[in-house]
Amino acid sequence: SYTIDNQSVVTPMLSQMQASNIGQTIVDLSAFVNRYYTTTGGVNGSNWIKDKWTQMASGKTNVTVEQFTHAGWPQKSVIMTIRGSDNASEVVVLGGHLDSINTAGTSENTSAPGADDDASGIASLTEAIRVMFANNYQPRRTIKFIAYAAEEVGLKGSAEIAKKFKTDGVNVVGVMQLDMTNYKGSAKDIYLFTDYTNAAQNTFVSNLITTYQPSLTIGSDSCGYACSDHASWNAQGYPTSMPFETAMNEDNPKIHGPGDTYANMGSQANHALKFARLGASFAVELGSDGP
Ligand SMILES: N[C@H](Cc1ccc(I)cc1)C(=O)NO
Ligand SMILES: [Zn+2]
Ligand SMILES: [Zn+2]
Repeated sequence: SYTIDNQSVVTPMLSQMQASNIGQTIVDLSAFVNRYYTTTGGVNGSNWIKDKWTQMASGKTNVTVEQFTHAGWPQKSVIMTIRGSDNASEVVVLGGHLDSINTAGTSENTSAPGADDDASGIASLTEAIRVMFANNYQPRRTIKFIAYAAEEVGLKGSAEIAKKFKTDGVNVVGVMQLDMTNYKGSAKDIYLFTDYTNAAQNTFVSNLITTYQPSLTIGSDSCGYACSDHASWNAQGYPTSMPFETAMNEDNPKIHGPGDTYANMGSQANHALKFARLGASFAVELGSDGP
């Protein structure tokens, strides 16, 4: 159910979240020359996230971090699983993609920093993970954080993962995608996309924002095509939401090229912090529901 009733857990977490932490992760991830799905940088970027999330999980007996090996290319996806206590069969998924692309042609040494697209989403998720662990949060449902490989080349990583979850009969109760969270290009703060998503869950997400971040303004828009990994989950019949950084026609003009850098976003992560907080509230409110 989409009841919002965990304020005592969520509110302290949100106040502990810091834009500076998000910014550091964006800097670290966008330092690889590129994270294209077939290059050394692409493989190293995946390993960097796996190592970071593994370090963050150290000492947590209910947490595992694994890499998902894809059939047709070398870049692996990264999956962190926080096992639920008494409702572990129901799964909440939050994701972003770890790959980047330079549409002028991505080879070993082509620059594709992907700071906004999508280091910002990975960084937002990572800050949510940090505060959930710092507060020793134990969900009743299982929560999975996923950094997808090969999104830019046709949502390939998430398509393979979502299909496997469906084949294995995993009961995913909700999916949130964070793809581009740090470029404030529009008047409103968070735009909820209506296509390839679930309307009821989008209402819940909107209520999360008004409850936990009441000063933020909410917009609505549509991509018009399968514009990120939420579409892979939607295709398998799972409920998804895609909170996006801008309105459709005002998206970051620097993406998919050498100019998608942290510096070109003002070397600050204040916009991404809103999405990190939304991710944490989504994870805790859905993750705390019993059977
Ligand atoms: N196409 C998406 C980004 C994207 C998503 C929505 C809109 I509107 C504009 C741009 C992408 O490149 N994801 O990696
Ligand atoms: Zn993206
Ligand atoms: Zn992209």
